[in-house]
Order: sequence, then structure tokens, then C-alpha cells
Amino acid sequence: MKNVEHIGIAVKNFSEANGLYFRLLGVEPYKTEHVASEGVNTSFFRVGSTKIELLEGLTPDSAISKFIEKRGEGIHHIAFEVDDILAEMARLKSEGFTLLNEQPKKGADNKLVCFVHPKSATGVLIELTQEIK
Ligand SMILES: C[C@H](C(=O)O)C(=O)SCCNC(=O)CCNC(=O)[C@H](O)C(C)(C)COP(=O)(O)OP(=O)(O)OC[C@H]1O[C@@H](n2cnc3c(N)ncnc32)[C@H](O)[C@@H]1OP(=O)(O)O
Ligand SMILES: [Co+2]
Repeated sequence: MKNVEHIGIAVKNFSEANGLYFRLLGVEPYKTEHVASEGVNTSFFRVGSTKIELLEGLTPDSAISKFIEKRGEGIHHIAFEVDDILAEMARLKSEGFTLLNEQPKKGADNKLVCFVHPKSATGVLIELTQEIK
């Protein structure tokens, strides 16, 4: 795995949180994107070589809404950049990690993504991301 591509943060109020992170980081988000398949709105802020992804759930059954309901706002996942997502998925599976999708799916920001169950990774939801070229 390469660098931490982004850290995902679950927020209750998307526009307020975007304003707060603008004041915190001193930069505007470089993009906001609706990801229908995940039921979320996302925004991305560049911080050095990595990014902060703010996530707002759009329906009560989205992963983000359920997370906030159970655990409140906060860090939701850590995303690692990989060159070959299929190879990395096979490697993690053989190491005993539970993958949450059997095939890579289209994530935000032009990436293929796969999630690893937090219960198999010390309570941390892990995302693999591979850039779509
Ligand atoms: C688009 C974009 C991108 O970057 O491209 C994204 O990031 S999309 C990001 C949003 N999409 C996703 O997160 C997709 C992958 N996530 C999922 O498939 C799911 O959220 C899930 C399997 C992690 C949890 O789903 P679930 O239906 O089992 O949910 P539950 O609410 O019952 O949660 C089961 C247990 O996992 C815990 N749990 C849930 N979410 C998290 C999390 N993010 N980090 C750590 N623990 C977590 C709950 O507290 C609970 O623990 P306890 O049992 O102890 O109470
Ligand atoms: Co993410």
C-alpha cells in the first residue's frame, strides 16, 4: 500500500462542516461530489500529500447516517492508495481480512474502491483506492 489517500470524516451538517474545515485548513474543498451508490455527498480538501473527505449521509440507511446515529460525528475511515486493487484485495483476503465488496466499485474522485470490515481491522474501516486511468 502507498500513502494515506484520504481520511473520511462523517458529518451531520455538510455546509457547516465545509465552512469549519475551510477555517481549519485554510483551503476550499477542491471538489464536492454526490455519490449515489453510497448515498452520500462528499467534499475533498487537499492537505499536503493527502486529503480530507467530508461525508454526509443522504438517507437514513446510508453507512454515514447509521455511523452518526450509533457513534456520532467523527473519523469514519482511512483510505490507502494502491496500484493494483484486485491484487491487494486478494492479498488482504488471504491474510484473513473481511472485504465488504467482492468486486471493486466506483467511489468518489475518479477512484475504484474496496472496503475492509472494521471488525476485522481493529475497529477501523479501511478503504482501498485505485485511480481510474
Ligand atoms: C464514496 C467515498 C469514497 O471515498 O470514494 C466513500 O468513502 S463512501 C463511505 C461510505 N461507505 C461505506 O462506509 C461503505 C462500507 N461500509 C459498510 O459496508 C458498512 O458501513 C459497515 C459494514 C462498515 C457497517 O455496516 P452495518 O450495517 O454492519 O452497520 P452497523 O451500524 O450495524 O455496524 C456494525 C458494527 O460496526 C461498527 N461500525 C460501523 N461503521 C464503522 C466505521 N466506519 N468504523 C468503525 N466501526 C464501524 C458499528 O459501530 C457496529 O459496531 P458494534 O457492533 O460494536 O456496535
Ligand atoms: Co472515502
